[in-house]
Amino acid sequence: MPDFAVNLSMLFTEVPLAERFSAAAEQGFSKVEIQFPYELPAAQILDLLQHNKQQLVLLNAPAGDWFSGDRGIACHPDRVAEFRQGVSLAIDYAKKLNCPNINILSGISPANYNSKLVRETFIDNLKFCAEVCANENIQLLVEAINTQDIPGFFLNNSRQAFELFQAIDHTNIKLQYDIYHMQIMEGNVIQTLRDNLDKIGHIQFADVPGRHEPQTGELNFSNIFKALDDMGYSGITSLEYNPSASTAESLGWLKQIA
Ligand SMILES: O=C(O)C(=O)[C@H](O)CO
Ligand SMILES: [Mg+2]
Repeated sequence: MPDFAVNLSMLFTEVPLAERFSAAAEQGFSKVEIQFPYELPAAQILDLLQHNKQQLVLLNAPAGDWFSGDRGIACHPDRVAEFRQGVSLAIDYAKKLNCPNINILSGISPANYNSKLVRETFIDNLKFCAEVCANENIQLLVEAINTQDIPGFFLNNSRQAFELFQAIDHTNIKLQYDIYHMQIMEGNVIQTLRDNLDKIGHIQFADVPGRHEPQTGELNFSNIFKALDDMGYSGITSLEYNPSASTAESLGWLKQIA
């Protein structure tokens, strides 16, 4: 059975972020991830983690101004300084919270720049991040996201990520393989995981369509989880879905397969 974590930005949203740690602990989760933890001071999150005997396993670097439409800025040629400042904040949180992974969102390709410059900016930023994270013993991750939910998102499939890894040529970068996004963009989930396990550092999941819990859509999660065990995946597999009912009700599948 995978080593499960739960994403506190998408599950347990019935209560404010500070209350989701204990809500997750009550459901048996000892590992949590937060997309953007910055609304709470790191010291408060540390208290919550310690109080609930939990480990924070993943956070995202700041992704620009989400409410104005940014979905990451790592590929934006005119925002390199802002991006790198955000990475410093992410590292500060990760160190204070003993979080082993930082995820980067490429962002939407900016329309006013040529595609070569956008790609080069992303590569340069990821080289920089891979190195500064390596210096702190933090694994750098980058996530591919489907272009139905975020039209124009620059990094949107696993093959593109693996090509970028060759250009980046650094040992400290891996793909955050989100089964939901990759089922939409390319399918072939189990075979892709099996063929590229050495390049995958973290897995997230939701069913398709709808981005709800397992057993609401087309994916066979029992088979996917068994395949992950069989191929020897030893990383974390995280629930990152919108519960179709309450979060507690949405966990029925987990009790069935655990
Ligand atoms: O949307 C996703 O799948 C993510 O994991 C990102 O963290 C979005 O913030
Ligand atoms: Mg994800």
